[in-house]
Amino acid sequence: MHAKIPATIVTGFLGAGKTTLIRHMLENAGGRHIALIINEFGDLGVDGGILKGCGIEACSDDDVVELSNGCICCTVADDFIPTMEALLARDTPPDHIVIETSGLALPQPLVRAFNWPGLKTRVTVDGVITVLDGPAVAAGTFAADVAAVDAQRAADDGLDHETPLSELYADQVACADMIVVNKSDLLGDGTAPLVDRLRGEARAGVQVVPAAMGALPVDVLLGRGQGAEDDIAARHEVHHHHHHHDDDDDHDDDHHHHDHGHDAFESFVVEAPEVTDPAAFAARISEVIRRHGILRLKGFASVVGKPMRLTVQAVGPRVDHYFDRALGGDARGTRLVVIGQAGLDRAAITADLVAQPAAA
Ligand SMILES: Nc1nc2c(ncn2[C@@H]2O[C@H](COP(=O)(O)OP(=O)(O)OP(=O)(O)O)[C@@H](O)[C@H]2O)c(=O)[nH]1
Repeated sequence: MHAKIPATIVTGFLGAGKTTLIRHMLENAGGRHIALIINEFGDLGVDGGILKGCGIEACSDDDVVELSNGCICCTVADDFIPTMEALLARDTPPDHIVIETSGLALPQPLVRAFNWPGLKTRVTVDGVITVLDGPAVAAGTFAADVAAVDAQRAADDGLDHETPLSELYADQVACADMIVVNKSDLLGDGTAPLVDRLRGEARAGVQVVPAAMGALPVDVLLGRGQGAEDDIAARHEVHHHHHHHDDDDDHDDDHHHHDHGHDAFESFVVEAPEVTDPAAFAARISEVIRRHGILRLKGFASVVGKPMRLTVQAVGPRVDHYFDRALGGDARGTRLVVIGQAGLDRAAITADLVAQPAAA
């Protein structure tokens, strides 16, 4: 029998740097043929748009599969398993499979899927890599807001869980074989204490490493041989305490579908005319994000008179923008996906984003 094909799961909250880490990995793949499965929240295909056509030899466009029907943890049977089976059925299957979950996905159902009969004998989870936004974790962004949780509990006796953010964070960390404390460039001296703290909190044997722009040696990321699917009980799902910690590996994830945190988040796409001044546009986006409490915003735009595609990436109020490639056949204009906690004022956000200052 052939050796099982290793699959690495890259998880972590919205904007933590998963795509950036994967891109660095592909650029340094050292001859490995890697297939990518990308799952994104918000239907603009930004991550795929960034990773596809990046001209990296390790991974051709055919090797990038986008799963866009919601979060991968909820569509395991419908989307993920058939996609894996199709990859495995190829004439030349990849050497390694890398799966980027959406920032809102719970990794446990995905790991568990590797125990399904059609996959179990052919692939194994080489490792779960959880990418953390170091500055956000240090700032306590994911810590349960005690007052808010208490208010929520008071409002609904049936709820016995943390905030959606802290649940996701806890689940993503609990599932990790390796925790990447990313954006160390922004964290500076705060990096080492955070790494130490997380080492203290992690399961035994979990590696905690700092990184900037996800730049880690490929040999550290791939080839861990963890076999995470055999070890699911250790990767305790922390949320939904009222489920009595049933780690019975019964493949029945339905109870997670209905009431886990996804409903607490929403995304929508804003279309706008071409950008006149990229710097002013980025400043406006930052302001809109602050005003409306947007968690994540990303997309592509064209700039009046310019042939290149402008990529816009915002995590919290920090906005990156850069020209990454020729527009080619892409329509001119601006398309952005906006992600936040449910209840975003879509009309106001759209109006604020579309209203650009007149060209200088
Ligand atoms: N300063 C700094 N910026 C980073 C670092 N890593 C990623 N970024 C930036 O953070 C933004 C989000 O990075 P992505 O790699 O797209 O994050 P992601 O986790 O794939 O995001 P989602 O798929 O939306 O969940 C981009 O603008 C990156 O350039 C880092 O280490 N330092």
